[in-house]
Amino acid sequence: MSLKAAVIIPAAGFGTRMKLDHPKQFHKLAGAPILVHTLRAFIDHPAIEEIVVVVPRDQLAHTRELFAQYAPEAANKNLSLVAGGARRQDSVYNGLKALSDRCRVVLVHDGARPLVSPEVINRCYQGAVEHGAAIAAVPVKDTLKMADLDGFIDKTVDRTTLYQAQTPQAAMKTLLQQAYEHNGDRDVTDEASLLENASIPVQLVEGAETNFKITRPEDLVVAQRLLSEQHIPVMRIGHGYDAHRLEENKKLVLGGVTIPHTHGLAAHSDGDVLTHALCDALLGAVCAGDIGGHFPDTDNRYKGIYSIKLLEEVIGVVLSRGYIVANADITVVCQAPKLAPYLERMKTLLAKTCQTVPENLNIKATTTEKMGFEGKKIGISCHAVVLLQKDS
Ligand SMILES: Nc1ccn([C@@H]2O[C@H](COP(=O)(O)OP(=O)(O)OP(=O)(O)O)[C@@H](O)[C@H]2O)c(=O)n1
Ligand SMILES: C[C@](O)(CO)[C@H](O)COP(=O)(O)O
Repeated sequence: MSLKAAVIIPAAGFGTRMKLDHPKQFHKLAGAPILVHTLRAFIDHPAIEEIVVVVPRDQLAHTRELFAQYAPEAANKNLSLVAGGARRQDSVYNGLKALSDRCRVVLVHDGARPLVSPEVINRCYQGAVEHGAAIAAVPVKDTLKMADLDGFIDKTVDRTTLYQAQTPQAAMKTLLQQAYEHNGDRDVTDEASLLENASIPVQLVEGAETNFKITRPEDLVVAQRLLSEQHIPVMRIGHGYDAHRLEENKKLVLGGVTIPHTHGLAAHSDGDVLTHALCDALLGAVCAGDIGGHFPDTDNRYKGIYSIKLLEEVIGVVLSRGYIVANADITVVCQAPKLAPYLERMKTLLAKTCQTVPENLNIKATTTEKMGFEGKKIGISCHAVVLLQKDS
């Protein structure tokens, strides 16, 4: 049976046991924040139609930026971000209230468990569809001791019926809502406890040892290794080159920024060689031809066009193929004017257009010591190299 399923990802905790200076779910491991790895596991899952991520209120804008940068494919899923509460159960409740009416099955999965596999997600989803509620769990594997307050063993506990609860914890939405109402304000640490308190049966399904919750500093080491093995990115490189002739009494635009000068660049568009070289490098990296092919100079729609608009379309092609910009290195060859005062503004604008952060872009300017057409101020040229990446 296929029912509409949603996942709530609580990620509004402080991570006090992790002892970092920021919440652990935003800590970067294997090239992306932990929360992004967790999100990707659900974006990629065919049963999940809706995703609600719960983060601290003061991290909402930052999280939106992170998702745009590291998981642009999330835009194609029904994704919303909501503010969390004081306890995990409050955060999950805020997520529950944000779900659409279409959702019938809810999975709740800790933002701090990035190593969840599709098989574990499937088992929880199927368990909830068949039995009303199901959670991932693993049998306790060590001998269990009960100790007195002085740290001496009181007795050995029979572990044959003992399990460690993991997430996802899945339930029919109506049952989880009912369990919340029944529970009132009592403290619980997971959804299964809520359901148990309301006498709603919960099936245990097989979790995985690798589906651990990143909780203490030592967990980061293991998670880093496992995530790196799982996410060997596919990298693609592209190179772009462009050159335009300088003409008197024209506006000079480079990297989308207007630069005061006696001359500007002659072209069908605004003549922004820097943005054109970047566009060509991006198109080259995904084997999608060049800007001449995409925006022919015989087409009047592109007459005098601000080239940042072209870059917006080009980056759309790149993102639609699942790639993001890992980094770009751009060299403008220009005798005059001096470009140094404008490079930061160019970087900020280009990074925003490329849906990445300025730290991933490097723009440098060089003269040619008065040699060649650039040195003689006949024209300006630009080289760009980009590296794109996507998860394998
Ligand atoms: N008020 C809270 C507390 C926790 N969580 C989330 O619930 C998951 C499991 O909680 P835990 O790992 O215990 O996270 P923290 O509360 O952040 O850690 P600690 O207990 O060490 O502070 C995490 O993804 C965490 O961000 C939440 O959404 N809202
Ligand atoms: C939901 C949970 O991850 C199941 O193991 C856990 O209960 C939440 O974490 P906490 O550290 O116990 O609050």
